[in-house]
Amino acid sequence: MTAVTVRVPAKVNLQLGVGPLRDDGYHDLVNVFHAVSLFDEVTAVPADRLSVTVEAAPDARVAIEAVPTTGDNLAARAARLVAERLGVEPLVGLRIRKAIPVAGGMAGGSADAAAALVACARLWDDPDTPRLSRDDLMEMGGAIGSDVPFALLGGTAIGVGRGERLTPVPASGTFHWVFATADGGLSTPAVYAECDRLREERGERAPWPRASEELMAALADGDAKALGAALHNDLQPAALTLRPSLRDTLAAGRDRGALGALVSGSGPTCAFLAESGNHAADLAAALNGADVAEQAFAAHGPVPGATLL
Ligand SMILES: C[C@@](CO)(OP(=O)(O)O)[C@H](O)COP(=O)(O)OP(=O)(O)OC[C@H]1O[C@@H](n2ccc(N)nc2=O)[C@H](O)[C@@H]1O
Ligand SMILES: Nc1ncnc2c1ncn2[C@@H]1O[C@H](COP(=O)(O)OP(=O)(O)O)[C@@H](O)[C@H]1O
Repeated sequence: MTAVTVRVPAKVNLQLGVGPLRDDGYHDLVNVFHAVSLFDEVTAVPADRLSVTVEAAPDARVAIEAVPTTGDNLAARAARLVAERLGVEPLVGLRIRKAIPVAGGMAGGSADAAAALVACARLWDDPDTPRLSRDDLMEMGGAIGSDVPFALLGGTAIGVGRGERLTPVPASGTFHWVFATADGGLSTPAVYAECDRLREERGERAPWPRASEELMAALADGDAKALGAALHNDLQPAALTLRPSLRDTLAAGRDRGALGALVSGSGPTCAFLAESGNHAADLAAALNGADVAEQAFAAHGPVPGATLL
């Protein structure tokens, strides 16, 4: 085997219900993930040592300088985990081609970890009688990060626990989105901590999150208008406190006819639901002209999870 390339999607959270802080430092969630057509690619090549290189995909404005090329890279962690489980040395060069914003709330690092799990299993496992099943990869993904299993699965799915215990959600048709990236990322732990701080300041007790029935019905019906109205992110107030300029970004999308607008996960990327592919293209162009985002672009969902090319 010479080189293996895996393509892996970004996500947006259609509902992010954040429950109480657990003793292990994580929050119990109801996390409705939706995979969208913005992809990183990870190529794994046999090598005499583990190494990581990162490059930006053509036309992608991504802060690759903020991505570690050391063993801390989530893709490198994934490669070491696969090697450990198969009892081989992690002798692989990982080349990451990034289009997913870094620290943007679209789970780019988790995507790369998922891609590296699939690529390294393909390199090192026996294709005829694999020792690592799909469930093994999902479990290993959950050990790397809460969002990694979803990047393997793709589609639309609800995650509970830390967000790693997944059940696919039935969804009809295709939804059209616009994503507006920001200059500079937001740290996921800092946004969760700010969410806790705001709740404490307001005397709010963290609710036990429940999946939104309106959201599930909108997905099943393929009803974009109803989906737009049902989008919800409990981390949004925290992201807006840490990055007040996102209020203008969200307002600009709503003013230009978005069916729904929210911060994606821990942010700072903002997501807008459009009526159609044409509406998404127009909305992206309008946001690019409005000086409220680093870059706005259209994408659609749902799309499959990590896929061998
Ligand atoms: C917020 C979300 C929404 O999907 O993603 P992003 O928007 O950042 O991509 C996720 O919950 C992020 O998942 P992920 O980025 O995999 O986080 P992890 O590495 O597992 O955890 C990083 C840190 O986030 C916080 N964390 C994460 C998950 C969770 N259920 N509760 C938490 O409090 C903890 O402080 C943890 O130490
Ligand atoms: N392959 C990777 N791609 C991006 N970031 C990575 C990667 N590996 C480790 N990281 C680290 O993880 C942090 C969060 O990355 P990312 O997954 O892009 O953000 P988010 O959690 O907001 O979706 C980055 O700031 C970076 O330091």
